Order: sequence, then C-alpha cells, then structure tokens
Amino acid sequence: MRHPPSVKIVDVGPRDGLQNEKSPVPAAVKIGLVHRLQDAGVKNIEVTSYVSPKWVPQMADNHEVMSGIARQGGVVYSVLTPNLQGFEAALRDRPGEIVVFGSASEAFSRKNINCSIAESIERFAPVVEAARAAGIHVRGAMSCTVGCPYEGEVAPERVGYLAGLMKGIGVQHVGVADTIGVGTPVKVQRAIEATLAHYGIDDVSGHFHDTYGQALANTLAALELGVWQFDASVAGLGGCPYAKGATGNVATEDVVYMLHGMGIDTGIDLDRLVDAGAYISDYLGRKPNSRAATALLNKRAG
Ligand SMILES: CC(C)(COP(=O)([O-])OP(=O)([O-])OC[C@H]1O[C@@H](n2cnc3c(N)ncnc32)[C@H](O)[C@@H]1OP(=O)([O-])[O-])[C@@H](O)C(=O)NCCC(=O)NCCSC(=O)C[C@@](C)(O)CC(=O)[O-]
Repeated sequence: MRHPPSVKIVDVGPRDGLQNEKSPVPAAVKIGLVHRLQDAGVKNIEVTSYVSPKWVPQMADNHEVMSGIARQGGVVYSVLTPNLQGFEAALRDRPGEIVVFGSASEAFSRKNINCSIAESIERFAPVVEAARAAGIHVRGAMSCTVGCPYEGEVAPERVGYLAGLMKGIGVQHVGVADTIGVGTPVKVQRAIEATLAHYGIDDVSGHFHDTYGQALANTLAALELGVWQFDASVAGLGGCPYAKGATGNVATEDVVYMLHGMGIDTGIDLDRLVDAGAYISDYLGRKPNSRAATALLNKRAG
C-alpha cells in the first residue's frame, strides 16, 4: 500500500469544535487559538461560520474573530456559510475559502432545523456562483454521508447523488463527512468511492467525528484510497449541535502523531500543536480529548 508523502490538514477546531460550546467563548480566546494553530504550522484553519446566531450563538462573533487575526502568509482561513446572506457578510472579512454544507440524508429537515438536499442546494448554489466569481475556492461539506442520526447507514448511491449535485453547481472540492461519528472503515471507503465517481482524488477530503472511537481508523481507511486531505479538530473539540451525543472531530494531535509515525509529512509541529490544544482545553476547563496530546503532556510533566 502506497501512502501519499504528505497530507493537508484543515483544523476545524475554532469553528466545528467551538460552535457547540454552551458557554460563550470570547473572541479573544478564539483568536488566541487561531494564532497558536498557525504558529504550530497549521496552514488551513476553519475559523468561524456565518450562520443564524439564533441557531448557533457561539459563532455570532464571526466578524470580530476574522478581523482580529494577525494573518500569516500561506495560511488559508476558511469560513462556513449556508446562504447568500452569510456569504455577503463573510466577504467583507476576506476568507480564503468558503465552505457550504448540505445533508445527504434529509435527516435534519425532519427536525425542521436544516433542510432537504434540494432545499440546501437551492440555498447555497448562489453562494457557489458568487464565491467563484470573487475568486474564492469553494468546498462542500457533505454532512451525514457515512451515517445519519435518523436513517442509520447511508447508501453509497445517495452519497454519489449528493456529490453529483455538488459538482453540478460548481462546488470545487467535497468533504465526505461522518457528522455523528458512527462510521467504520469499510463504510467510509464505500462513501469515498461513490464520491470519486464525480470528483478526482485531489478534490475529496475526509471529515470524521469520533463518537465511537473510529475516526482515526476511518482516516487511515480513507488514506488507503489515496485521500490526502482531512479535517481534524485540535484537542478533539466539538460535537454537532443537531446530533445529540455526537462527539468532536478526530483530534488533530492524534492524526498528526499517526501520520508522522508513518513517515507522512504534515508541516505541523506536534509539540506546538499540543500547546494550542492545551491552551483551549485550559480555557474550557477540561482535558484535551486526544490520546496523543494526553500522552505527550504526561511525558512533559515527567
Ligand atoms: C439553515 C439556515 C440558514 C436557515 O435559515 P432560514 O431559511 O433563514 O430560516 P430560519 O428560520 O432557520 O432562520 C431565520 C433567521 O436566521 C437568520 N439567518 C439566516 N441565515 C443567516 C446567516 N447566514 N447569517 C445570519 N443570520 C441568518 C435570518 O435572517 C432569520 O433571522 P430573524 O429574521 O428570525 O431575526 C439557518 O437556520 C442557520 O443558519 N442555521 C445554522 C446552521 C448551522 O450552522 N449548522 C451547523 C453547521 S453544519 C456542521 O457543523 C456540519 C459540518 C459542516 O461540520 C460537517 C459535519 O460535521 O459533518
């Protein structure tokens, strides 16, 4: 099995990781986290989202956070938005990449919180046209394409269907997302294969939550199909506001530890990444949800 020589990691901790926190996290702390991530060599950071503050109050400070970052050359600061209203607000904050999202399962519509595939595509299709006209790269998050809270397993045909729709409206890159962290390696591989019918390997990434402890195995399974881009969340921050009990993304520290152990370059300094995870975990008053970070912190403490 040949693995890619290097892997691109998008740290989604400041957005996906913190969006679910019950108590407000001050913008200054979020900015501090972004600074620590970039100091650790993370070149892709999903900073915030431009969504309804009624549904996701934690991201209401998007402008303050984006305008407070001391930007480093070579770092892409991405933001998530579901509609033109959010895109127009995001544009003034000069994001490097826009992430749009849609549900493969229509599950969210049943809770009347998100929407059906058709509704979500209708909502974010204008964002794609506008972002591309502005020269901004567009990534599509294909939520719930591995497992879904209401339907369980998602058939690969439905994943392929969603990927085809994304392609049809001009989304340049898609993330196969196990939003609730129920996936196992073979299911992940099937979802990725279905996506690869529409997108080349350079335009597909993996986004795995760790609810059942499978996220690292799922990352490896995707890597074995040639996927070389992954979302991960420092200190394993996060959960899903609409999926009760779902935990955070795979911890960036764990992914980096695994990849470096396999001789795969990430450009990330693991020790400094552990510092970034410890910084936000200290603020939140809990331990990092990362086995590698815990081991390294214990080692430091002697
Ligand atoms: C889904 C919609 C857009 C439907 O938005 P809607 O169709 O306008 O209807 P609504 O009733 O849900 O919301 C209406 C209110 O939201 C406002 N609104 C509407 N859009 C925006 C916006 N962009 N920015 C600011 N405000 C907005 C709108 O102006 C209105 O305000 P009001 O008149 O009541 O005062 C809205 O409910 C919403 O933004 N919900 C939050 C969705 C969200 O953030 N979900 C979590 C992110 S997805 C995720 O985490 C999964 C992912 C990507 O990580 C992948 C994975 O893990 O698998």
